[in-house]
Amino acid sequence: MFKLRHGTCPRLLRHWAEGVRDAGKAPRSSVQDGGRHGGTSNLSGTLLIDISEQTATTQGGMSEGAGQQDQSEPQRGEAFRIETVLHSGDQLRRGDAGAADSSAVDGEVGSREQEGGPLPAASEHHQEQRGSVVTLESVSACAGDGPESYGETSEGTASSKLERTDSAVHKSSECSEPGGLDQRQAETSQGQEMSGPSESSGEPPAGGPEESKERSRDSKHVTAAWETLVRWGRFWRNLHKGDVTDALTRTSKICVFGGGSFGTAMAVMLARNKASLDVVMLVRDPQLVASINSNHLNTRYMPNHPLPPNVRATTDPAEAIEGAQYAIHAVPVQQSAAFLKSIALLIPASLPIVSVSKGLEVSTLETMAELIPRALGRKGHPVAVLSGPSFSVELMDKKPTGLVAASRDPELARACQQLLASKYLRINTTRDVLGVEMAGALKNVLAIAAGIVEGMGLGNNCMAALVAQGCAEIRWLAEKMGAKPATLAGLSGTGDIMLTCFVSLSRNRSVGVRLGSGEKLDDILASMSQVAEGVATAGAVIALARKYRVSMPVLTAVARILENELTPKKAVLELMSLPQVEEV
Ligand SMILES: NC(=O)C1=CN([C@@H]2O[C@H](COP(=O)(O)OP(=O)(O)OC[C@H]3O[C@@H](n4cnc5c(N)ncnc54)[C@H](O)[C@@H]3O)[C@@H](O)[C@H]2O)C=CC1
Ligand SMILES: O=C(CO)COP(=O)(O)O
Repeated sequence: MFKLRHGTCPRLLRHWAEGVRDAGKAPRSSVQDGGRHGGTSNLSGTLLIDISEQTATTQGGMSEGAGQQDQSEPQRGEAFRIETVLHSGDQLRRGDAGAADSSAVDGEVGSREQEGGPLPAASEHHQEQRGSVVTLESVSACAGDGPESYGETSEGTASSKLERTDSAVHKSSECSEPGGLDQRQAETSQGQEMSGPSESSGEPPAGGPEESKERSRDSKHVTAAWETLVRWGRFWRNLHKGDVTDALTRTSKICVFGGGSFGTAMAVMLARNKASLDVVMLVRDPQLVASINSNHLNTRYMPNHPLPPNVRATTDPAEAIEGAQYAIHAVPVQQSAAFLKSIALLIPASLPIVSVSKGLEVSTLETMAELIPRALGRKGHPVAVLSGPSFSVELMDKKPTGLVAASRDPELARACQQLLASKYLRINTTRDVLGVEMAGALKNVLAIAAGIVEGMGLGNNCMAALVAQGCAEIRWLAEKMGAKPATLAGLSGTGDIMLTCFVSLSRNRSVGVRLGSGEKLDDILASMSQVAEGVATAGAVIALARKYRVSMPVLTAVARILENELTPKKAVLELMSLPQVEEV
């Protein structure tokens, strides 16, 4: 059964429909709507599509009411059913940012992931549409897993599920997960409304048989919700099995600009996904080239992690770029324009560049997605950015990580997913390039502030307040520039802010810690062998804040400390003396 309402995931619907059509498998559970909304099909006793609330979202260029079914007459038949779903999907798809794919690759030789692996990564559009309620029994059925796997077999059970879902839909206007995960919450609140809290209703005290019954019902819902998610993942992977459009399948060479820690990590992610992929790092130091090619070690930036044999290095840009189908750009932001200009003639207009660099160019206030085409002298050059909470060393150690690939071209964002995603690396996609880039750039400046608080020993309350304030400042500026709130709340925003502000592996945070302990910036930078992008970006942020007339007390304080115009102590005193204001 599908319960469609505002923002139901369009791709899921489309894939579901394609799955039914292609596999010739019909959903098994038979349920009937009470006819409340008219948009009900009792189809061969197998499927209900309730599109009662399927008013299309206004996001992504969709109009209210798009994809709504004729409410007058229930219609019958398999063809109608599929058409309805396809129609809905097509209408909704206009706002789709490109899809989730389960193209996770099993560590070796590009072998596709088997059952039981991670859930598919999502598109940003998909994430935004978490308001949807899609009960995925139909997906299970479509994927060949019957509802019996949920421990519920009868049609009667399916019907009762429908009723429960209905109540959830009408109770909860904001479901947050696919599969109706908020159903339990809605039911719980409904139960409370009906019977009230035990104290006033005279119900048995906590720990009694009623509570134990409730606990067991809760646990059943949790299990069902979890299994629904797992089936959703399997369903998705099945649909994409043998997908010949997979970017990884059709790619034989990728070059990586920059042989630092993150360039190396990206080269390794790609090389691990496909043993026959030629991954060529373009670096400046011949000794590093020799070490990578002979010993499979990046002795300078990643000395404890052997590189796969299909990672090689060169100092020759022509050798690196020739025949490459994608380029990963991992050169520090302030050096990027000069670097790209120096190799611009070698870069074909069709070579997509995926930037992982996080920062703003000080002289132009540009993000990387703006800088790259300008430096190449080619407006419209294909660009994507990859960002999110990701220390290179943890990727090398195969620690589970989530990133977001942003591009105006959804196919390119999807290609990033397909090339890099693995069992330990999930990659969402989005079209909100600006949001991802602004979040990635500004979090580095905030991380310096967090480090300062740490270095000064100001305590946890202060740290939390500072980071919360910093998040708000990032949001104020980025949204004013056009970023989407969902992006700022996602992996590249909140996710990376948490990682960089709270974890001592961060170089930006480390700069802050040392500033907070009284060291001079010049000494700190002189002792570092890697880039801390927030140091340069801080000035650019403040210039942008002025341009967009946004007040950013914390980030401005960081910029002033870095310019040696304010001591950390004075900055804290000034910030604490600012007027107490209403929270915005
Ligand atoms: N290390 C990490 O965990 C992450 C880093 N990033 C971002 O990736 C970018 C690169 O970071 P890392 O690799 O960690 O930095 P890094 O400092 O380890 O390495 C920088 C690399 O760029 C090269 N480089 C510097 N100036 C150059 C120039 N003028 N021309 C050509 N190459 C030049 C260096 O030789 C080095 O190979 C930064 O913007 C960083 O914010 C993003 C995510 C995570
Ligand atoms: O961007 C990063 C993690 O997501 C790396 O942060 P640092 O550059 O501060 O080390």
